[in-house]
Amino acid sequence: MSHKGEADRGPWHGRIDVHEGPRALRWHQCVTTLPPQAPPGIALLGFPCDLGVRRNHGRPGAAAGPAALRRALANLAWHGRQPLYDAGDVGGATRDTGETTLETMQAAYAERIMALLDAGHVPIGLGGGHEIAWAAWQGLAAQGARQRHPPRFGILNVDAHFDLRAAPEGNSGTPFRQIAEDCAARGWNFRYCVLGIAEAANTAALFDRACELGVAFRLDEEMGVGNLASIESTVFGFLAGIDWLYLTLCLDALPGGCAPGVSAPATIGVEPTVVEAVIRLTAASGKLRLADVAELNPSVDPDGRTARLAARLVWRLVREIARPSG
Ligand SMILES: N=CN[C@@H](CCC(=O)O)C(=O)O
Ligand SMILES: [Mn+2]
Ligand SMILES: [Mn+2]
Repeated sequence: MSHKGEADRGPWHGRIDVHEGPRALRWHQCVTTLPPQAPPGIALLGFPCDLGVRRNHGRPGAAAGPAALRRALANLAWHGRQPLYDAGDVGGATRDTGETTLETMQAAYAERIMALLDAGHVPIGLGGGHEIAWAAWQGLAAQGARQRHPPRFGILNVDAHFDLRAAPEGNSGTPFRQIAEDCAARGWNFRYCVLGIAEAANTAALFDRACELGVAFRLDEEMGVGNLASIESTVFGFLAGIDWLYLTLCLDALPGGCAPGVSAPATIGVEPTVVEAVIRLTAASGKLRLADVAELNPSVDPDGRTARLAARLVWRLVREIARPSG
């Protein structure tokens, strides 16, 4: 990683293929700390927070997700052409009291996302619990509202859960209900599509709420490799009705055997190849403005396989955004 000395590269270190020539690059050799006035690129932004997971009675530990993700990304092969920045992690301590709450973390993240979008970057959020989505939306919506004609927003969530819970306070299970309410308050349509819903992990009340809100979804059992053509048409249909896409990948959508390091591992789940296919489609649309990976919990990921899978999905995202056609 440039802009830093050998001793201060944090997680960004790995193998250097000194005998392979100039194209033998890995992420740790290409990522730079985000400088001021940087040309547009992809900006990684960490959300080291599990306060929403805790409030949702889940298994804590996702606050360590961004660090584990960076470590897993560092040694991956670099094929991109555009700049790749590390915009650091957000901290949520308030200036007056020094207190950090879920809401202060979300506000800090939203502010950074808005600034990154404003500078022309494509931010990729490294979670953190899925409370990252309410934070991301606030940044995206603020930026969209500043446009001459506010775009039609769409949220594509790859997740075993709707995360439309009703609760007096926000948590990791409420972000898309919060976004729906925000859209209603702004007079915007709520366009939300979820891929990978586990019927056994969402109550009938949540299916009712999804139905009332006009949410499009596919069950986990409709997300097999054999369903790819029909998955493509769901994604294309959704993309056709929007201008700006927010893609959020909840790692508990993936099979529990591949992604045990989350608060609520999936029993069946969506195969990684299918998630990659969804990423390809969304990146190729040219509508992707913002993405993130949520729920990585290193404390229940002893062999690091969930972090490696999460890194692979971030790698795929960056690889596809980098393609000239994308
Ligand atoms: N972001 C995760 N949301 C899920 C968690 C489920 C669980 O912990 O069992 C939800 O609230 O439904
Ligand atoms: Mn989930
Ligand atoms: Mn989720």
